[in-house]
Amino acid sequence: MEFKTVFGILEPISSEEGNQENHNVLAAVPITKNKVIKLGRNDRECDILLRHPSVSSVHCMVWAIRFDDDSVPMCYVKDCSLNGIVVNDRALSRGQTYLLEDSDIITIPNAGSYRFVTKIKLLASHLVEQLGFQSNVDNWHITSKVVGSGTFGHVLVANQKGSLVEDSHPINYAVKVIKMKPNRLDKEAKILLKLSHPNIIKVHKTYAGVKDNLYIFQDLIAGGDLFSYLAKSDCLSPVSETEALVIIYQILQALRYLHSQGIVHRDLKLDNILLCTPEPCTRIVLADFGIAKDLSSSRSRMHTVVGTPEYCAPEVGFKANRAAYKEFSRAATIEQHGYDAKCDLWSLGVIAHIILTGISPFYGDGSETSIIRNAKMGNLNFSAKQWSSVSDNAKSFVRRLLEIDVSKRLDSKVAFTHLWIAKHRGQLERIYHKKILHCDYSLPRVEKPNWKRKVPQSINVAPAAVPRKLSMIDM
Ligand SMILES: Nc1ncnc2c1ncn2[C@@H]1O[C@H](COP(=O)(O)OP(=O)(O)OP(=O)(O)O)[C@@H](O)[C@H]1O
Repeated sequence: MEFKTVFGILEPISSEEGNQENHNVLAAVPITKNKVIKLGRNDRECDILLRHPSVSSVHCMVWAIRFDDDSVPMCYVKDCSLNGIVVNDRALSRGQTYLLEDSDIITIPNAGSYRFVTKIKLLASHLVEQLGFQSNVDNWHITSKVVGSGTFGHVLVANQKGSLVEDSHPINYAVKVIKMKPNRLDKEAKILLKLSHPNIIKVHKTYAGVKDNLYIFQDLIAGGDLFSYLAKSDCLSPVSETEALVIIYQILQALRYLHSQGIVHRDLKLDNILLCTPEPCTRIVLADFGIAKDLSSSRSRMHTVVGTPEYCAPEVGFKANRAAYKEFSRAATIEQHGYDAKCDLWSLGVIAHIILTGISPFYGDGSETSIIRNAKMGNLNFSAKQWSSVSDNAKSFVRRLLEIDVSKRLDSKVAFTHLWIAKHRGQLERIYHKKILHCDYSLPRVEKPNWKRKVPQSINVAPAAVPRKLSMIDM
């Protein structure tokens, strides 16, 4: 049996205010990896049942995200209700995701209160100073909470000072701090500030601080990355074909937009795809534009070898033997014909292969040499048992992306016309607009809950109140 680390606990509070008759979980509920705890009226979906008529089918959710074993888990609560939730006597705005602190009290009006108790605490409270970052940049405050780290920098939780609307909670942001070469205008920040799309990370502000650090303030995406979402013990677990479709459809939306703007991401991989909540049918956001290329003014081809070998198209020119590069840092220029935006579609093919089967198509023995050699041959093994329950349309989609001949590979527009996507286009559009964007994007930031107005006439847990079951899509 897999040992589950408990990151935090939800403890029911017995008080006059938390009316015990209306909630049936009196024991503390542990918060563990890959488990979203749902509170609400729907007994099929919720872990904590709350029976009061003012409570929504799923009223709120609580989960924990841990970037890696060395980092402190982040626990979040998200309001999914009509009538709202209160954290420490302050209402969350509708749809808001809030980063929980030890001893925070979550109250579902008329139905009960829970104390959040953290189990793994922040050890170094001076982490920001230790890392050499400023804790205050202009009107932003940077906390010691690390949401992720990469080759170029750390990503921490930040808040905007003075943005507090009376009685509401501050919005949490993320800040990526990168070491910059002096006098270099950072391309990542410049590209991101140009972009505006629901499936691309939104940047609010960038600052060049002291010690050549660049600070990129952006939305905090609270559901973790796709790699952590799929990682179960020591392997990656596939998702259902329906869930894969919803993920791929959103990445395609982002790629079509990016490529229409002349931007090529060049480092698409599971780690750079973020989820708003760690559950199916959530909004997907592309992040890490650290090696993206803006071709909008030149429309030329690219010649620099960049990316991550496991996801990298063969024409980009990774070589197993590093001595073959004139100079190798993270990017090297070699003699070749160059490549274009279709390199992102190859990476999408690798991602689709992994999320449908749990296996990486060209992984071989895991060494960089074997990955590069296998990708250059482009052999796919659809007879592997992991493909047995996947539809032929899905296999064909993956094959058309992992196509060595670039002229035969789907581009980000034509990919929408492939039968796997086209057959489900109507349902995908409905899920995308009605569920994903409507619930999660462009919501009014602050709305005071009006309990009486929205209390339903009767307690009705009718199927209509249950979110659309994804399995209804016929493959
Ligand atoms: N806006 C965000 N909200 C939440 N988590 C984030 C955000 N941006 C990045 N992360 C987390 O931080 C990790 C590292 O961020 P990012 O990929 O941007 O850094 P990097 O140094 O460019 O990494 P790489 O080594 O992949 O190039 C991501 O994998 C993700 O888990």
